[in-house]
Amino acid sequence: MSVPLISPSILSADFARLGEEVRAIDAAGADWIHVDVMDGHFVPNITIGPMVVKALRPHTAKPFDVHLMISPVDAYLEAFAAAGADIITFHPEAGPHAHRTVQAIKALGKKAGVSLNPATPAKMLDYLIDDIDLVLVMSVNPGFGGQSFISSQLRKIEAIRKMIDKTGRDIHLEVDGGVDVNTARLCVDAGADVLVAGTATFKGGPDHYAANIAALKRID
Ligand SMILES: O=C(CO)[C@H](O)[C@H](O)COP(=O)(O)O
Repeated sequence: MSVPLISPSILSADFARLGEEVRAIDAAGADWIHVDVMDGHFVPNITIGPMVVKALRPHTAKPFDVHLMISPVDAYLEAFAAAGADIITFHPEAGPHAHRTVQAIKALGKKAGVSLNPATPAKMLDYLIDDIDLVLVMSVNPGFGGQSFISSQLRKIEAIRKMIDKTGRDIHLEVDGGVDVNTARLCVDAGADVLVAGTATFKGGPDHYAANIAALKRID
C-alpha cells in the first residue's frame, strides 16, 4: 500500500483569506490543491469561478485539482484552463457528451477527470476510462463539506481500481467527501491513491494543517 496524495479542499478554508490559506496548506505538505466549483444548479451551493482560481494561481506551484460541479460544463473549460487549472474534473451527468468533454479538456492541454456521484455506477466509466487521467469517487452527495462518508462507495472504489489496473495506464483514483483519518485508510485499502480532505485538513486552524495532512497520509 502506498502513501496517498492529499488534495485539501479549499471549500473548508477561510474564504476571507484564501491566498494565505493556499500558501499555508502548500507549506503544510498538501500535494494538490482541490478547488470545488459549484453553480447552485448542478449542486445546491454556489462557490467560486475562474477569476478566483486565477487570483490563487500565484500563491502556489502545486497542481490545481479543479472539480467542476456545474452544468453545462463545456462552455467553462477554457476559462478554468486559462485560470491555471492543471486537472479538470467534471460529472458525466453535466452534459450530453461526456467523451467530447474529455476531448475538450485534453485539447486544452490539461489532465481530464471524471467524477461519479454516490448513486452513479462505476459502469459509467466503461467507454471513458481509456482516455482519462483521473477518476473522482464522491463519497458524499456533492454540494457541501462536513458530511459523513458513505461506506457503499468503498465497493465502487474497489471496482474502479480493477478497471484502472486493467488499462495498464497511470490513472489516479481520488476519493472526496467525509475523508478523515479513519475513512482515509479504508479508501487506500480499497485502491484510492488521492484523498480530498476539507474538514480533516482545516480543522483546528493553520497551526494544525501539517499534522492534519500527515495524519491522513499515515497508512501503516
Ligand atoms: O466536493 C465536495 C463537496 O461537494 C468537498 O470537496 C468535500 O465534501 C470535502 O469536504 P469534507 O472533507 O469536509 O467532507
